[in-house]
Amino acid sequence: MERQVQRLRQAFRSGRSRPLRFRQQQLEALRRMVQEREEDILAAIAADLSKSKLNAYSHEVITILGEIDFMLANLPELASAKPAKKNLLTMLDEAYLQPEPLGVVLIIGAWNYPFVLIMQPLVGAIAAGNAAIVKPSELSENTAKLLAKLLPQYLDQDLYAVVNGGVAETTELLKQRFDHILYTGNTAVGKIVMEAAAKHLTPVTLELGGKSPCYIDRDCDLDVACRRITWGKYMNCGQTCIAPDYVLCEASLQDQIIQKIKETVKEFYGENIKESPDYERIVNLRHFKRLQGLLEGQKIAFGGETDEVTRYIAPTVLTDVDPNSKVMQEEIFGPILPIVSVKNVDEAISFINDREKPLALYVFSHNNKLIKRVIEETSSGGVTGNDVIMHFTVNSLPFGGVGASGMGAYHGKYSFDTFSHQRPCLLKGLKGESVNKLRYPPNSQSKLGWAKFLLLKKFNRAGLLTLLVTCLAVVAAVFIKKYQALSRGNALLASLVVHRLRWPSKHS
Ligand SMILES: NC(=O)c1ccc[n+]([C@@H]2O[C@H](COP(=O)([O-])OP(=O)(O)OC[C@H]3O[C@@H](n4cnc5c(N)ncnc54)[C@H](O)[C@@H]3O)[C@@H](O)[C@H]2O)c1
Ligand SMILES: CC(C)=CCC/C(C)=C/CC/C(C)=C/C=O
Repeated sequence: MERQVQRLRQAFRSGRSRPLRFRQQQLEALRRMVQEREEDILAAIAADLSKSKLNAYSHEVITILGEIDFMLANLPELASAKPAKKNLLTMLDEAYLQPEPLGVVLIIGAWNYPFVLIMQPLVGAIAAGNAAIVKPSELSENTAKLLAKLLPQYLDQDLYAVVNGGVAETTELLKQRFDHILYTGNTAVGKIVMEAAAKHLTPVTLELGGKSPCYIDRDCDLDVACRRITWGKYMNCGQTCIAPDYVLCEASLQDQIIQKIKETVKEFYGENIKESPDYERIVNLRHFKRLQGLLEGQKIAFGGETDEVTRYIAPTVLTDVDPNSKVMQEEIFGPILPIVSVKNVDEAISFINDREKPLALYVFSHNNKLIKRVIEETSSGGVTGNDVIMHFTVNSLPFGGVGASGMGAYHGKYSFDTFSHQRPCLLKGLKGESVNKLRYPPNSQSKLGWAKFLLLKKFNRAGLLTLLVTCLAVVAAVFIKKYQALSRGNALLASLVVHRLRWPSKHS
């Protein structure tokens, strides 16, 4: 493992990953991989998650093709130096922010969207000019194996590598020194990753989970709300980090909501859900049993059927759920939707704020003021009003958690930024020492006055005239520099003339 990281570091140090053209070539190669090996990719995802190829394409492949296209279209702008505002002391100099790659980064993915959760961060890491090791989840082994086979065929092998394995391999990997780690998965392992990273002072992006609440207001189109919630809750069999975890609503709405979700389930998946190509299965027996345990003692409004052999759990709604019950204590991550009744929006807000900050928050209402109020008075990684999941698809919005749901964010420009250091650069000339004398010892009241003026723009009435002359001199200097009629030295001479004007001894 150590040698592998060393190999990547050496390749990174050669500078090969930095030129824009190289990054573009790698991203184009990645796009070619997705297009040429589409069938293999869909088959691997389908096998890992009992998913139809159509769903594998729309849940995962589309996102990656969109992300690559975005990066290719925007890379020159993202990677360019951005001019920075200057102060009076540096106005003749060059100040800018230069994005630079961080070095060798580690990307650890989770099993529930096994292709997206490795590839989307990888696109950002390559775009930003880094070398990268990716570690797919061992629970989605078909996708993991395929990535290990395909990525080296398309990408520079000295700069990008795949490490496969479970806890032992990841533990070993985490002992190495990286320049950034982006981890996706559960909170407990997130802490392990952060602890390991701390040993090397490695910054981390943690894409974790949590219980994402969904408040349905009385003033709402319940048909639309329930259709959208049904889609987001039961997609990937509820195994989506930003799935609505539970519904909060007034007790009087409960029966209607149950009825409408039930009808939508039938509309989406037919009479025999087990036969539907659009309904997935629970990833493994451990999670299947965990979910069965969450059903115990609950009032099942509909659904609740399970089949251990195929790890099938029907789309399920629970009613009158006690907020202290197990199903309300942990992220559900399965097709079970508890409805918890609250008196009103105030109680919903308190309910949300009494718990850890979730990864997503959903509010359904005709009343925009109410939506804005819920946003204002709560906190979450992201929000979608009057829909679920969809903020994930907008790549101009950063995607990430806050508090217990994670730290840092990515997607689009934010991926590029996550894997970059915005390096502040100030380039000065070697002339102008007489002005610089202002900051060199020995200090004096007069020098302090100048420093206050130049850096804080503070002056008193007595100094007004001097300042006026200074401004004129500065404008003249800028003018002179811009049109290059005189040399930089001459421009500074103008400042020097002003500096020789007498400055009052006390300044406010
Ligand atoms: N925020 C997001 O973008 C996002 C996306 C998907 C999933 N999630 C969250 O992830 C959770 C589900 O994922 P999971 O954790 O079950 O996935 P997982 O079991 O696939 O684990 C995630 C990664 O951590 C590694 N890992 C596991 N144990 C480890 C250990 N002891 N030390 C080091 N590495 C270890 C695994 O090998 C894997 O690569 C849910 O909470 C979900 O909400 C978040
Ligand atoms: C709107 C469409 C067609 C797809 C959305 C894809 C989707 C649900 C992606 C979720 C990816 C993600 C970060 C999951 C977390 O577990």
